[in-house]
Amino acid sequence: MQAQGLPTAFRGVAWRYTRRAAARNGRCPESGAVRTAGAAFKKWGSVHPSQRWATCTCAKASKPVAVVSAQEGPTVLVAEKLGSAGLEILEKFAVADTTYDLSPDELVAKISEYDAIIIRSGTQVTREVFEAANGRLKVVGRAGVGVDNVDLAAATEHGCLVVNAPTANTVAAAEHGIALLCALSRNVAQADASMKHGEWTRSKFIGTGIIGKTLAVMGFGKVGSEVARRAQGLGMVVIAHDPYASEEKARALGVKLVSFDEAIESADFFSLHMPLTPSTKNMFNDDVFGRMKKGARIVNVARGGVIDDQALKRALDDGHVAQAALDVFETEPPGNDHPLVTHPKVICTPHLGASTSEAQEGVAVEIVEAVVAALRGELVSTAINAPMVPPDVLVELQPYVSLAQGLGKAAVQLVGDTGVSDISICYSSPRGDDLDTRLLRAMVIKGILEEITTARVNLVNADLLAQNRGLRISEMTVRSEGRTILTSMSVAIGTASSKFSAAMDTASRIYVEGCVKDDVPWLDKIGTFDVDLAMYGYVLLVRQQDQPGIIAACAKVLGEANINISFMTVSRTGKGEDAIMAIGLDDEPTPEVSQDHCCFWCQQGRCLLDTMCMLRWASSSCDWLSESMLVHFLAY
Ligand SMILES: NC(=O)C1=CN([C@@H]2O[C@H](COP(=O)(O)OP(=O)(O)OC[C@H]3O[C@@H](n4cnc5c(N)ncnc54)[C@H](O)[C@@H]3O)[C@@H](O)[C@H]2O)C=CC1
Ligand SMILES: O=C(O)C(=O)COP(=O)(O)O
Repeated sequence: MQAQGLPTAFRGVAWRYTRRAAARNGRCPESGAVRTAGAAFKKWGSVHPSQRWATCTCAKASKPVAVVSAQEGPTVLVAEKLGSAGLEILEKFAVADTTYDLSPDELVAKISEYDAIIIRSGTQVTREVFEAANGRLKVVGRAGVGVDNVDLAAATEHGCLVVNAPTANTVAAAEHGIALLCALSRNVAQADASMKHGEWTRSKFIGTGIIGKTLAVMGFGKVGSEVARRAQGLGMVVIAHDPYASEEKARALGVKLVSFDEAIESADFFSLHMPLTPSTKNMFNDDVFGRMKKGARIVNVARGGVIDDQALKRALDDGHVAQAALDVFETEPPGNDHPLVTHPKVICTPHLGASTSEAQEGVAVEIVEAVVAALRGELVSTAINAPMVPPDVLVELQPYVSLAQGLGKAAVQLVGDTGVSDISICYSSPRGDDLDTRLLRAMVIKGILEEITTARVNLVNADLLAQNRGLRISEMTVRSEGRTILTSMSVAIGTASSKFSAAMDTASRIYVEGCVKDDVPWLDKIGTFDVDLAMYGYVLLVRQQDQPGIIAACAKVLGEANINISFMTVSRTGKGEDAIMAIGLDDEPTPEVSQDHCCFWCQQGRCLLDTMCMLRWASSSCDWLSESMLVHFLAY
């Protein structure tokens, strides 16, 4: 459809969509003119979505025209300044609102209008924000590394995915650390300030050399190891402390990994690069400063909270610590009268570690790609609060995702009225123990919890919700032969009773087993009975004594209720012995029909009501499969 041929008034979705598409494709919605460099289109991201305008220099578009409504697609609040390369990608996919620097109250008031929010370190995404989102907020994208400004527990409880951009600002942060180290040791900032006050006092700013000095890199991750590399280039002896770092990596970089105590007691300079967590909070305190060599110098480009500010002030005042360089503060901005900002032995920068144009363009693209992928339903490898599944593993596992969820759903629907406790999941895979099961486990839990809780269950919060409900989940992988990554999978639930007695296995657990056939999740076993049915729509399970006439009689009851049978499988332990029927139905029988069933079976001399059970899956598992995954997980 061409934009030119359409009316100028807004008369419906098709029109709005066409105008938006035209505009996004660089065409004027009025004239159809292709946007060229310098054409007078306003950037979509620069105004609130409800007031979005596009103007073209053509006469037809001389008055601004609204082109989108916030309801039409994913809406993303870009809450802090984001590199233009990222914004351009975002605007191709979503309605981006670049209302920067909202106050906490303004953010709480607006957040329910957005599917995602992109932030840097200046926005606090608190529990209150998640609560105010009313379930709409699906993704928080942190354009950078540290997520200490996001309440991760609240995000997880609200089923909101948090993703970050962990790599694009690493070098910038490391370079800033080195810049501060050099500036600190040579009094660059103080000397510059004095000259700007008209002084020329060379003797006041005698520095300290760094060559041959020992630098302790505290936190030997991405930034820490880049700092180590650069410090070695400056002739420093680099040691590192990181309880979780690999010896091999340190050895490869020529860095000695040491204990916390050894680092504290032997270094001349410290460069801090650990995340702020409950265990690193105030890690540098009176005791630690007291154990440092007299005259130690500290650079902090990590997070303000890892240093106890008052303790550092005391150590600087008594001269035990010679100098500090701080890029980060416990509360930002720290305020003009902050005792460390005003301290003569301290140099400060306003959280500039990631602030190079290269890093900002990099994190913008990195985070937008992650947020767009999450909103599109793809799993994101930088997810903070969901199982991180590498893309190649994801592609392999995708066909089994609905199998896992379907088995969870089936098993829990078979539980009687005594509740669920232990859940055992068994995977048969040629990979054996190398199979990455996190995604499949989450999907089993999702399948189970969706049936028994009103909580919104998704990939992000499935484990947490299971834990909160006291479910004990155990997993086992057995090596199998086969060409697919997963040959079969089973879910067993420990419970005192089942609605369908035939669903119990020899260990008195509800047991279901399945596989994937032609991309469709398939149920192979219920209890000890072999079955053969797609996990799709409605299935009536009936237990019976193998005898003539049962199938026809059952079909008659359903036929009289106008319920079409889509398939039927029968499984028996032997001629005339225990048997089960699995009858696929196009519609769900009403409770009255179930009652009729009861009467029917009673008329046959046996009431088998307690051995009948309905299983329900999604209306079409194939549709489900064609949906991209997170969209489904995140669709409340
Ligand atoms: N000032 C700025 O603008 C920037 C600051 N950062 C901050 O720098 C820090 C490091 O970032 P990355 O290197 O990208 O993260 P990373 O996750 O790659 O490295 C952090 C390292 O700290 C280690 N660690 C955890 N607990 C520790 C402890 N108790 N003691 C010692 N080490 C511990 C971890 O094992 C990990 O190796 C983060 O706090 C991040 O927020 C990062 C980029 C820019
Ligand atoms: O990436 C990080 O952890 C940072 O501290 C960078 O923060 P910023 O994005 O510059 O506010």
